[in-house]
Amino acid sequence: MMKIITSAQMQALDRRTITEAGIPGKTLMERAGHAVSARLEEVFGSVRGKRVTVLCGKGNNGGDGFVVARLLHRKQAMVHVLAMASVAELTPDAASMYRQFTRVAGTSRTRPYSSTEPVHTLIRGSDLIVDALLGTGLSADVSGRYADAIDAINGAGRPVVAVDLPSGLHADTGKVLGHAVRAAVTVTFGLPKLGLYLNQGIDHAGQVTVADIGIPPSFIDEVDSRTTLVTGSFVQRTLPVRRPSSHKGTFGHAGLIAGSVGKTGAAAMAAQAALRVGAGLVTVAIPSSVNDVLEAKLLEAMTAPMPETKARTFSRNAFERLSAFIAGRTAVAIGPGLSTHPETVELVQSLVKQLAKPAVLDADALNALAGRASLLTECKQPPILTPHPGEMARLEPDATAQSVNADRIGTATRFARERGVFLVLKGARTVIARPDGAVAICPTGNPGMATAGTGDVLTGMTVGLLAQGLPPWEAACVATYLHGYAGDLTAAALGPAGMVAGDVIAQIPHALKACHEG
Ligand SMILES: NC(=O)C1=CN([C@@H]2O[C@H](COP(=O)(O)OP(=O)(O)OC[C@H]3O[C@@H](n4cnc5c(N)ncnc54)[C@H](OP(=O)(O)O)[C@@H]3O)[C@@H](O)[C@H]2O)[C@@H](O)CC1
Ligand SMILES: Nc1ncnc2c1ncn2[C@@H]1O[C@H](COP(=O)(O)OP(=O)(O)O)[C@@H](O)[C@H]1O
Ligand SMILES: [K+]
Repeated sequence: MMKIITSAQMQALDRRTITEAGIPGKTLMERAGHAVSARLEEVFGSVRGKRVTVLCGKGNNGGDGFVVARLLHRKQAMVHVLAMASVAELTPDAASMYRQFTRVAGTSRTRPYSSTEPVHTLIRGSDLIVDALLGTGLSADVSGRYADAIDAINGAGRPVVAVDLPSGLHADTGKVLGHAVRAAVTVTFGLPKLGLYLNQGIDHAGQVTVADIGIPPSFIDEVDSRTTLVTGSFVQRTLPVRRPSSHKGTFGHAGLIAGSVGKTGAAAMAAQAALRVGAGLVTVAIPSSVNDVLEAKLLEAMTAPMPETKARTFSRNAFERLSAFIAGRTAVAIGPGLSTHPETVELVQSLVKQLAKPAVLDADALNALAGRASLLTECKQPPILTPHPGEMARLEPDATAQSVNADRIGTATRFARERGVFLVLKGARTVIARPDGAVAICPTGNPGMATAGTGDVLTGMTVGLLAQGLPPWEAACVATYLHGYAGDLTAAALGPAGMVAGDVIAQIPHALKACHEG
């Protein structure tokens, strides 16, 4: 896990690194520029012969841009710099980097930015654009020449690499301050900034990587932030180990209470996902008349037919048998495809009240708790809830999906604290909150996952990890990360539009393997 911080915290870290650790600002700037040029080549290949336009603002973000320009020039890119300010107006470090650039590339490679046709033609004719206009020093709405430059970058339709932050994006809120660059790739320095994962920041930042520029770890430890980013190395460290002597009992028995007529697919997908993430055994409790349909879909999972209503959903008469079912499992998930039949809702409420196993509550189990979230405080162990913003809004009085999305971290943290649960608020950049108020953001996943059934896959993966003995926080973070990773592999292979939830299940083993190998 990596702390996610505000611009004020980053500025303080930079200052401490320069004054207390004695690392000159220019050294940090040089490392920042190196990180950007290395990432640029990693994503777009060799720059040799490519036309690269670097737009440099008057602050230190622009200074990083001059470093990038010099490094890419050395690699034989055809670099042009468009400067927003004269050398006299630059910060001292940026001015020094400007001079170093002109020393190696000559002065003809730099020209002042202006809103003229030749300048716009240069931008449009670039193979790549580097946005070093504004970083964490952005202090007000962007207007005038900066706004114009941002519009010119966006209007060019060329791939953009943003230095530290897409210019114009509020580093803390992810809101666009008037105008903001839309980047394909962002390389952010030291620690990730909140705004890259919130609101419009998600669309503007593109693929984000965090570059180490040598901020001392002890300074980072002292930063007060309860918001973290789930990282691949956390997942690698946390994944259950499969010892040579292990057997299927070692990896737990996951139970699913899922399905109703018309919705056996949700139960089947959750079961498959639990198996694919490594659960030793999986059994699905299902209304009796749809049991055969489910059995036909599942080879490795077992099923347990249960008493049903006339509408072919779980009936209240299933209570005793489901209580015994839960008692016999290592962990359970309740919710996928249950329906909102009043009798099923009543049953779910009774089950939740006496829940004493590691558990995931999703979909119709959450709908059963709409307006009754106080029941959660009766659970004997804090469950994991996995709402999408619509389900979240039903759990909170007066909330709407829009109000939830407008403050995803705040909503998730408040609910997790008040109800004493682990909360996975799904959607682009899923937020995971803990009863003690700590929160994590998941960087994996893509819009191809906005397709029926991917939520059931996440539920299955989460219960599968709980069954393998991961504590709820670890299970929620690892499941979310792996789920998004499997989705990213699927999108890379199939494209986002045509992929379906079953394709994501098929990629879980590949995601697991990649994370195990680190
Ligand atoms: N040593 C370090 O600290 C390191 C910092 N690093 C890098 O520095 C970046 C932070 O640099 P920074 O603090 O100089 O701020 P930066 O983002 O370049 O912008 C400030 C300039 O923009 C201006 N400006 C502000 N708002 C504006 C607006 N709306 N519209 C127009 N102009 C506006 C503002 O002008 P002012 O309003 O003050 O007149 C000021 O001149 C950081 O993101 C990272 O990339 C790395 O090299 C690692 C080491
Ligand atoms: N734009 C996106 N970026 C990343 N992940 C997404 C995006 N859209 C949806 N997802 C993920 O896909 C899953 C959808 O779950 P959910 O809404 O419950 O769907 P369903 O009920 O159809 O299974 C969630 O894990 C969510 O985080
Ligand atoms: K920038």
